[in-house]
Amino acid sequence: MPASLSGEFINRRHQISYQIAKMVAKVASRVEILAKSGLSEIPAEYIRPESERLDLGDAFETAKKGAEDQLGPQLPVVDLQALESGDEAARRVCVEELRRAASEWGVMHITNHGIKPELVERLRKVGKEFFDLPVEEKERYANDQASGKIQGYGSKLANNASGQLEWQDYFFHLIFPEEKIDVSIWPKQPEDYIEVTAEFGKQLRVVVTKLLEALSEGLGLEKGTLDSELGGTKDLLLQMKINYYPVCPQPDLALGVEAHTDISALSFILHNMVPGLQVFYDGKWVTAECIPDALIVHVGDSLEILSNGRYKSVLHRGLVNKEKVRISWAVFCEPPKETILLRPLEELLADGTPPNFPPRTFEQHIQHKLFKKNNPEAATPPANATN
Ligand SMILES: O=C(O)CCC(=O)C(=O)O
Ligand SMILES: [Fe+2]
Repeated sequence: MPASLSGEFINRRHQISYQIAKMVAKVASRVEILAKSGLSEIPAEYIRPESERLDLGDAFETAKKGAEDQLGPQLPVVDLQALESGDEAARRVCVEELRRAASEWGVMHITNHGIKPELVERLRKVGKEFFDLPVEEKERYANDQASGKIQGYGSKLANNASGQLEWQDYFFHLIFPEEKIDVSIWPKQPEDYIEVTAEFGKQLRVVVTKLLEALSEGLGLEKGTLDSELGGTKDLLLQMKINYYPVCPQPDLALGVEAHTDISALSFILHNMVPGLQVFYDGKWVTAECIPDALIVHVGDSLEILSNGRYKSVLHRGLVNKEKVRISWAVFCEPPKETILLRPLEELLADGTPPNFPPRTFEQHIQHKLFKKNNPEAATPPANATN
């Protein structure tokens, strides 16, 4: 490398490491503390850039407007009862509904998923009771993202140079498979947190199998294909993030979660019946309805890649509001980081269809996405790559 170029390279490297150090050093304070301090104006880091603010607002107002606007599109609702009813014709209709929802929207509500409402209610209760603890108590479980300890209690650190933050604190931990979970870092209060959450993880894994079978069938694949391509019972991980969104004095300026697609294969969302989730459909943000006993399912990037884009990874975001704390339980189904190569499945290319995504491990996909976010102008995708 010529001296001038290598000098520039080193300089640039220094700039980048300086920025990273700045980001890492900036330990985000808990949003709950800010919210409870009674401030009437939110700090600058939480104010979204002008381009994102046009259609922000109080989640309750937005949900009310959506409900009045009967003509507006609503997320599909798919009843899973027929998958196990023994009625083959009804089962096929359900598979087709799932295929359509995953292809057109990349998101849906599912009902009759098989997890008893009592267990879902208990999960909501133990998560809320944990977040009801004083912040000092929750700090005992604080994660340390800088040293790679990602599980635990946290708030978003800025991962871009502008230092933008989200109006949210969270608790993140693995809930399945059982052999890989580490309950020593899970909340010890309330006492039944571990029992209830571990049971939910087990039961949700059954739902994941069911959905991946139907979605495999929807692509014309053997029913076990997607599950095994994602690691199967041993290696597919279920990671739970309890998102805690305090009330916000200026919901028209902030976001609980900024617009993103999930890196997972599927994500499940359950919430405390406070609106906030919006999905991008047909050029507009649509606020998800709160449907009792339903789970929301997102298609994430990993499934979009395996399906060569036939299933869509949905763009979504979270609004906040002035009235009520919102809590959501997001469970991400993720392949192992290094051992599986995510790429469009061969069976889907057999007719000469070109691959829309280059092969990448899950970790490489995460790094690529981060790089693209921080260098929008530098990320020239390879031929055929749309993601
Ligand atoms: O709170 C929600 O409804 C969505 C959360 C979310 O998108 C996420 O945690 O990735
Ligand atoms: Fe998400």
